[in-house]
Amino acid sequence: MSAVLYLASASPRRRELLALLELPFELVLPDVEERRLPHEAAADYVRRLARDKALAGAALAPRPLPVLAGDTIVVVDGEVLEKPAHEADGLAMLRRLSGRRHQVMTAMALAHGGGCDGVLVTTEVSFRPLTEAEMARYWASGEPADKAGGYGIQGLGGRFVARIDGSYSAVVGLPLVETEALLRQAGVLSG
Ligand SMILES: Cc1cn([C@H]2C[C@H](O)[C@@H](COP(=O)(O)OP(=O)(O)OP(=O)(O)O)O2)c(=O)[nH]c1=O
Repeated sequence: MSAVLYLASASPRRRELLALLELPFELVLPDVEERRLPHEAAADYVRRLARDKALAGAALAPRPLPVLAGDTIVVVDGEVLEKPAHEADGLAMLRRLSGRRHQVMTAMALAHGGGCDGVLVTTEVSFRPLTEAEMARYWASGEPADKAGGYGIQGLGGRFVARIDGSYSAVVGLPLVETEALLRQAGVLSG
């Protein structure tokens, strides 16, 4: 079946989650700089990045189809944690999250018909306390390196999650319920 949508994402998780909505899509891979502006609120930042990715994807798309993109950040005490830059950064993030509650914000944006619609989903996640040895072993697994907040709930990091209040798929990178609604509103999905 020919594609009805582009996904502007290099994330294998977003690809797998979008496939669950059972509509044919193709990938575009825009290069968008991810840098928070001074005093930019976390929610504004994650929304802006999703929108920038969708619009940059639309500029690259070979056909005039809607373009979906997303961005995920972790927020603890109002501080934004993105992907860890190196081991010390990753371990510092895990220490911040240990035994605490944090928010995972995932914004999705859909560029279509010359405009861009979006949705922001915030999920509360609580970690049990982690030992230094556990954090070091977890970093060594390689899993944290490409993930916001330095963990993956869908992998070994799931062992740290004592409680989640909200959307599991949003934490992994693409909120299924809200993305389906966004696609339906835009007429990309029907029935
Ligand atoms: C918190 C958390 C994040 N993540 C991932 C989702 C995202 O892929 C990543 C956050 O980085 P993003 O910058 O949102 O996305 P990305 O660079 O991986 O992909 P793209 O911009 O091309 O779409 O962290 C998990 O896989 N599991 C988790 O539990």
